[in-house]
Amino acid sequence: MPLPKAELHLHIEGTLEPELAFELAARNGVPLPYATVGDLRAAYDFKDLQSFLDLYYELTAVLRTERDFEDLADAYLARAAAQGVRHAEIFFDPQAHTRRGVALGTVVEGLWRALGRGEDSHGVSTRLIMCFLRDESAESALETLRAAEPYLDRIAGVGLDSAEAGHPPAKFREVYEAAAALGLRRVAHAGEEGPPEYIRQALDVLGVERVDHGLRCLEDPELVARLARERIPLTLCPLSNVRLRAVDTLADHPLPALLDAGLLCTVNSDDPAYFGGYVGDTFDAVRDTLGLTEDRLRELARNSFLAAFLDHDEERRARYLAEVEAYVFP
Ligand SMILES: Nc1ncnc2[nH]cnc12
Ligand SMILES: [Zn+2]
Repeated sequence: MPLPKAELHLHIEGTLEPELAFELAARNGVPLPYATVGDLRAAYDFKDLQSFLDLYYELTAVLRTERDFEDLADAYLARAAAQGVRHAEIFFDPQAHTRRGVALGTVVEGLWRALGRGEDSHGVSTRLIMCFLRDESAESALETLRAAEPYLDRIAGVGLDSAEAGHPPAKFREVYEAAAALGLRRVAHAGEEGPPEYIRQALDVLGVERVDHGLRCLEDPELVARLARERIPLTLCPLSNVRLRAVDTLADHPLPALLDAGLLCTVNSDDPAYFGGYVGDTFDAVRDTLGLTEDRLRELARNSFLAAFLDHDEERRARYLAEVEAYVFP
């Protein structure tokens, strides 16, 4: 039995496995510029965040109907459950779909059909987080938030993702204020490729409760001390950092240093179909390569539930935390 954990940094579009991409392309009559699954996999050789995003957005073309989004989420839940995920807070990118003519309602309803039965079918509780694309305009983000109002009973929070450099969090002050006024939780990618200043802006201008990635905080000792003092969770994604070349190798990943600095670190898969592993694989990789002890692994699992947006159901959080404490490593 795998260690129970929550996954807090997972882009549902990033769970599109090549096999499912081909299946959906055939079902929807969407041409793909790859002859075989093998050819597509061969394209998964990224030099940075942008080179990955180009392929990630290209492949969204196969997602067209509610059923496509349902199948995508269902496949993720099955894989996540098998790796010990008990709770998942799932990002989606509305603008990646609306800008190519797929309605927001199609995306949300489709995902919800799978997530709504996630507990019954897979034993995984879920929350949905809608991300704004930071390389689109602030106006487009605001329009997206307005368009989402009919679906807010299904959306727990907002996030910020896509190409980071040159798109500081402060660009999205207004939409985050509007999201807060609607009672939405707030997170943002910051410090993946962008500087520590972007992490500060995410905290101080956007009011985020968790920082997605946050890796580059290490360049700013004062910021590290603040993150530790304020118990601000970081949703780290070590396999992603290797594949997008934020670190040279997994052995160079600063996860141990961040834990030693007293930060509330969590470990997540980001875009598992592209980066070589789901969250259980990620735990295994950091254990094997970074030499994390059982105590450290248990701490990461505990942190994942502490950092989860489960305030509406503290009983559930307590149950999950008890599972972590009772877990016996094989
Ligand atoms: N790692 C990542 N960083 C920014 N935007 C993303 N969208 C999907 N994965 C992402
Ligand atoms: Zn991400």
